[in-house]
Amino acid sequence: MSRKPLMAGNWKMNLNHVEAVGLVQKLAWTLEDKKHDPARSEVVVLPPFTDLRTVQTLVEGDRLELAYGAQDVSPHLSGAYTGDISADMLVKLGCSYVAVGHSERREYHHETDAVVNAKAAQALNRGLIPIVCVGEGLEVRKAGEHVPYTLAQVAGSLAELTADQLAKVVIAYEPVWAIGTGEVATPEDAQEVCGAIRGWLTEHHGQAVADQVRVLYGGSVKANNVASIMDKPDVDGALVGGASLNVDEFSAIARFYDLPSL
Ligand SMILES: O=C(CO)COP(=O)(O)O
Repeated sequence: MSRKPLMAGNWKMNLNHVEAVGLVQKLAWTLEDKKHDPARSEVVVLPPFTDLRTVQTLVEGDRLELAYGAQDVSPHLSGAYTGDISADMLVKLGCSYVAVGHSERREYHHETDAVVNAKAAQALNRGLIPIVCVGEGLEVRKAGEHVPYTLAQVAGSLAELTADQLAKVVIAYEPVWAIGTGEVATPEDAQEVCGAIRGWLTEHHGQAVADQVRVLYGGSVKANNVASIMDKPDVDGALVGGASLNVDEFSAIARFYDLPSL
């Protein structure tokens, strides 16, 4: 069993184009300068769609050790879907990842598990790795229902995938009450749900699949709290919002799995 940890920055709808270019360049430069070891962990950024072509030019042109992706994808292959962006379009832009089912899309765009499932399937069918986001709101957490609630989201969002596809998926556990609030889940909270997700995968899809799926934690991850959460056995990385917009914060998070410099 060897899962390569993944540190992903979800920029959401932030930064203008010039700032986006600057952030990618500074991030890549900092990782190189600090000798980030890509064999130990993968670093990914998820900029807005409108930045992707330029990010591609920078990453390919300068051979940067940085993977990137989009924050959403159409559940459809192509055709009359005004405003949608297809998986093929993202592949052409050099994307390797795409977030699907982020709680902000579930809430503001009424995305159901079935829609998230269709998006994940579309991504996988065209060669993208979906980062499937799940997680409970505050009411569910207060009622102590966070594990069954999140597992039901996992089941619904991955329902139509084959075992081969499932093994490639990344799942991000992002409790809604911890997103953008500064209220980070405790390492034990993160492990409880990430461990339950892996248990669910083992039960329904077997050990081999469960051992390969990377389960991330997201919600107010910062440079000063990343260590205690990543320390947990079923947490394989982080999905970072606010802190991914700051090069010092995010490069410190992204370098967590590197060996301490001598
Ligand atoms: O939603 C998130 C990442 O997708 C988390 O956002 P914050 O890190 O800003 O809490």
